[in-house]
Amino acid sequence: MILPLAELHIHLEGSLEPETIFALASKNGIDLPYESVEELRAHYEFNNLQSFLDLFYANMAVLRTSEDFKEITTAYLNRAHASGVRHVELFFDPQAHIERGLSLSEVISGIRAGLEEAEQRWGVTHKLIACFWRHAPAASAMEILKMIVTENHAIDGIGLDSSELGFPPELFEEVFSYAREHGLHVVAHAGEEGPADYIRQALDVLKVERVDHGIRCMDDPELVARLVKEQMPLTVCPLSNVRLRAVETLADHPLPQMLEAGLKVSLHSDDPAYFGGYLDANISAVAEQFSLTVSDLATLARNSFEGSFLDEAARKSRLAEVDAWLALQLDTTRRD
Ligand code: HPA
Ligand SMILES: [Zn+2]
Repeated sequence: MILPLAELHIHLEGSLEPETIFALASKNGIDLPYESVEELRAHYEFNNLQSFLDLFYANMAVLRTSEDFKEITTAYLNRAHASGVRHVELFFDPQAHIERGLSLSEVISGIRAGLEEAEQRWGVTHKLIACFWRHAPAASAMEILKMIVTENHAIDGIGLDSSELGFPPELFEEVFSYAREHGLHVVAHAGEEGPADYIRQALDVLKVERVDHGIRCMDDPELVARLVKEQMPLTVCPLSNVRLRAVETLADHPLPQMLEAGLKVSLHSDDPAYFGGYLDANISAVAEQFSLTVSDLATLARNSFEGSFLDEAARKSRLAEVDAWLALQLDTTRRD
């Protein structure tokens, strides 16, 4: 039995593998500035968040049709299912695709078709979260959000992503309040590269239900105490943090201290095609680096379902699957 998990921090466009970028470019008649997959892959060395985002936004320009979105959603879910994912809350960047002339309906219908097929095939449940760019004006996010609400697009929540430094969450107060008033879930990237104060703003101004990354909270003991008290879910992405140099090496990652402090941490893959692995790779890397026990892994898995937007009944049944996994591991260890 594989450890059952909820993947709560995955950007669909970040699952676009180099081979798929080439295949879609060829299908859609787009010239890439690289001769080969290897040449493209050679650019996957990042100094910080921005150096990654520049390549990430350029590569996603190969997505041109609703079918493209369905194809990459299906490819991601095939891979995710194999790594134990039982529930996914998928991010996508509507502004990137609308800017290229696609309609919201084309993008969302393609993604939804892939999500629904995976649910029928494997029972992998899902939510879909539209992430707004913090480097773009809040008015652009608001315009799209209003379109989502008035045209009744199948979106479960909104998030906030892209360049963090210099773009504090408070710029998006009105956008988030409109989303909450219209029954959408709200999450935001905060404290990946940005300071602990951005996490505080995400809580106090945006009133988020979950913080994406959040690792910089460790600079601020008072904030840690509050996050523990509120049991605020933090979606931590270890391989992303290493590749974007938010931490120097995996050994320097604050995960053990975060768990020790009682923070509600779960592990996620962020942009798996860029950062060296899917959810299973993230989990094995930290399990090995920090000698995590099966109980630690069960806690991380439980936190992933507890931090999700699944309803009570579904969450309970997933938590029972985690308990069954742990019982099996402990039983096997005892018999060895
Ligand atoms: O790690 C990230 N941070 C901000 N924006 C993003 N968009 C994709 N991945 C990321
Ligand atoms: Zn992210």
